[in-house]
Amino acid sequence: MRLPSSRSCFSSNSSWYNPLNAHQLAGAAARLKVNIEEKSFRTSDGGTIEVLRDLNFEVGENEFACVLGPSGCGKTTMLRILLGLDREFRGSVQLPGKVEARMGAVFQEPLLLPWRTVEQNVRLALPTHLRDTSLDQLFASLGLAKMRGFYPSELSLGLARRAAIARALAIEPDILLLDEPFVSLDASTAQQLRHLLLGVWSDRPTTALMVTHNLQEAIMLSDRIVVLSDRPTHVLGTFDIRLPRNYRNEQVNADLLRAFREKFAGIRTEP
Ligand SMILES: Nc1ncnc2c1ncn2[C@@H]1O[C@H](COP(=O)(O)OP(=O)(O)OP(=O)(O)O)[C@@H](O)[C@H]1O
Repeated sequence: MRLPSSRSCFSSNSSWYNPLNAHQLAGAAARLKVNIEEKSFRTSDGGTIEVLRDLNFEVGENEFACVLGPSGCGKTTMLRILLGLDREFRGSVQLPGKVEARMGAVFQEPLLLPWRTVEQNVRLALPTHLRDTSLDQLFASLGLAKMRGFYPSELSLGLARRAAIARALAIEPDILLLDEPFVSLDASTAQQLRHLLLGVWSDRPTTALMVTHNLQEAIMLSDRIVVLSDRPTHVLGTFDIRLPRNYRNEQVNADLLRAFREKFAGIRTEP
């Protein structure tokens, strides 16, 4: 996804409900920097609900970070801000990318156009300079080589999610944002998809930020886990995993899980 008129760095100092006051700053940035001072919503009874307050963290260039936080704490709200879909907040966000951040996004819903084939869905997202690029390697890596000509209605949810991952990565994004892309899948399909995602991401690493409720998933995928509080949401702490993924066997992952639970005692996670 390329955002209209988005820059690699933007800030919003607007009053909450006046996006016209928001302004953007241009700037080269290698890392993702999130400094959201405040994000609130109006409620139907005329009140306000403060969702994010002083939410500050960074993700290094080509790092894979997971965000873990309680239900309803504002993870999707944060992703919408990063995607530029919500400018009504106080604070600033700096995205990776030289001038304009190319953003790949994968949501829980694959959001494929039903009247287009898998390949057409992916090609539609490509920027001009990649229009004629070969997608053979990407489709092969994601196990979609034989499904390029399938329509979304012919795909299982797991295959549709693979197509959504292919679409997000085909654009060679400066940043990849994922919102619980493996929920509602059976355990083995979800695990297979995690491996596929890691495989394609490792072939061409990019800065990635994934929202999840699943601690084991976060430990498997991340370089860093950002742990969020209840609302108004801020960062409780981060858990850095400075270990190459090929060292992360069952025993190592169990040790990491224990270390995480020691550091964040009392935090509810799945599983
Ligand atoms: N457009 C909106 N108007 C009013 N309130 C909203 C709006 N969008 C989100 N909220 C509220 O903001 C809070 C955070 O929502 P959000 O979906 O970002 O949380 P989340 O952490 O992603 O939740 P979950 O873990 O359940 O997916 C919730 O209380 C939600 O009801």
